[in-house]
Amino acid sequence: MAFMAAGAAPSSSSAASALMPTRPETSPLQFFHAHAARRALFRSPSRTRRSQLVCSLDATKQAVQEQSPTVKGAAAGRTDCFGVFCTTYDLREEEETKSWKKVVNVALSGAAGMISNHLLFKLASGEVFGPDQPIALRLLGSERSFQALEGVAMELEDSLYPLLREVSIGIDPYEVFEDVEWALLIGAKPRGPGMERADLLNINGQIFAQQGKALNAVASRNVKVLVVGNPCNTNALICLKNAPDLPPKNFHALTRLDENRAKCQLALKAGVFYDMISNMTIWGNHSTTQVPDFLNARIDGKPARQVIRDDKWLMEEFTKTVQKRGGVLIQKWGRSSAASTAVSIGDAIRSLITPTPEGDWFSSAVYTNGNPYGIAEDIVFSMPGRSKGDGDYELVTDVVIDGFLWDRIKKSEAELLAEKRCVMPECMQDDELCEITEDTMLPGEK
Ligand SMILES: NC(=O)C1=CN([C@@H]2O[C@H](COP(=O)(O)OP(=O)(O)OC[C@H]3O[C@@H](n4cnc5c(N)ncnc54)[C@H](OP(=O)(O)O)[C@@H]3O)[C@@H](O)[C@H]2O)C=CC1
Ligand SMILES: O=C([O-])CC(=O)C(=O)O
Repeated sequence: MAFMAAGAAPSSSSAASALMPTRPETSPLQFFHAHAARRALFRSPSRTRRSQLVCSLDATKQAVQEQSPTVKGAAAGRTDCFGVFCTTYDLREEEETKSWKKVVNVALSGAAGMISNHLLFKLASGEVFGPDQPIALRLLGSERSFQALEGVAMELEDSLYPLLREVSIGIDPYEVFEDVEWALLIGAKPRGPGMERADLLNINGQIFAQQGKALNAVASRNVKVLVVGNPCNTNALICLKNAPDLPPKNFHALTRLDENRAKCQLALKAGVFYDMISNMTIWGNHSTTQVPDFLNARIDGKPARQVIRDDKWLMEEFTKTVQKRGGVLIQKWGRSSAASTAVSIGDAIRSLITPTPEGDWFSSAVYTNGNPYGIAEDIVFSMPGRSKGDGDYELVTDVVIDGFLWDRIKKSEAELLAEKRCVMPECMQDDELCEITEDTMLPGEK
């Protein structure tokens, strides 16, 4: 494994070129930035060292691949790479001596955004994938964010994380997603003033369709995809529909933040620390129709209702507080949850790569085909799952669903079916229109 580096600014092609639904014949640019080399260079004297240039535009990468691994780059007088970005080395020997796992390739879109700014440092530190798991980070941005991406990469470099073996930045998902084992799709257009919900769905639909196609073409065949950018359930559905060669089961939309918020509210009400709360399910859409399930939740191993003994609070206040937590936070902070979202992304990943504690489960919005609950097929719906720690999961069957819970589940299901009708008109029957009800809100919207 070698590090490759580059550093030219993007040229004039429009931002739209990064969002094209089909693969451009030549990618507008292709940058790979190397990180972590400096510290590594001084750790193992026996390591093979190489210094090499991989600067900027398309042809360069190919040219570099054809070059022998001897000193080039800075030594060759190029100015479009700098410092550690121009250095590369072979870490195989070091990996062997440290008994580290094989490097995991993780891509993030919206990598210059607020959530990523928290998440990247958790990933690089080993907090998410573990202290023996070296990581390569592939950052997807756009022409609009390219300079900011360089800044992010520089901060990662300056953090001297031993596990961070490679950082690359780019604006072409076909490049950035190549061989990735995890794709964290965070970037999405936020709703602007006066923008209809259906317009938002449409714009983001195009982004996630393109990214689905790119994943389908170049990602690892067992890539796990976690969609965070809103409206995340429907974006995940669009993404998986555009990736027919990948297992639909591997696509998730993030509802772990909602799960964490629900656990926090139950802990506060019960007067216990939140590690006492388990079996917390969020059903449905990551929107204000989501259903935080107090019927199956447990507090110190006992049913939450038995401990809290206040059904009115559970049915009304608890449910609303969780559904609208994101909006209240925006009112206070002036921006949406970023740090806690990043934490919850880490939690969601860890839930898939470590065995679920006996008897417990976690929530994730996943493809509904074959679900045991009777929820409509062919949507992405938050449900409870368990994992053996191998990246896969099974939906849990030992849940109780009463009339109250079922009614609410159906409401969230109806909302997701309506979203689907808007973004996939081919799924519409003659009498079905793309109509988004006023209930269809993101948690952060008023
Ligand atoms: N599921 C969940 O629990 C939660 C989801 N979210 C969602 O996560 C997403 C990211 O949030 P956050 O990081 O705070 O947002 P930021 O605004 O900080 O970053 C969003 C990124 O999205 C990218 N983007 C992609 N397409 C567009 C576009 N057409 N217009 C503008 N920006 C675009 C931008 O990067 P670039 O230019 O590089 O493409 C930008 O950096 C949002 O959709 C938010 O609603 C937030 C909290 C919780
Ligand atoms: O609406 C938003 O962008 C924020 C969001 O999803 C949340 O806080 O749950």
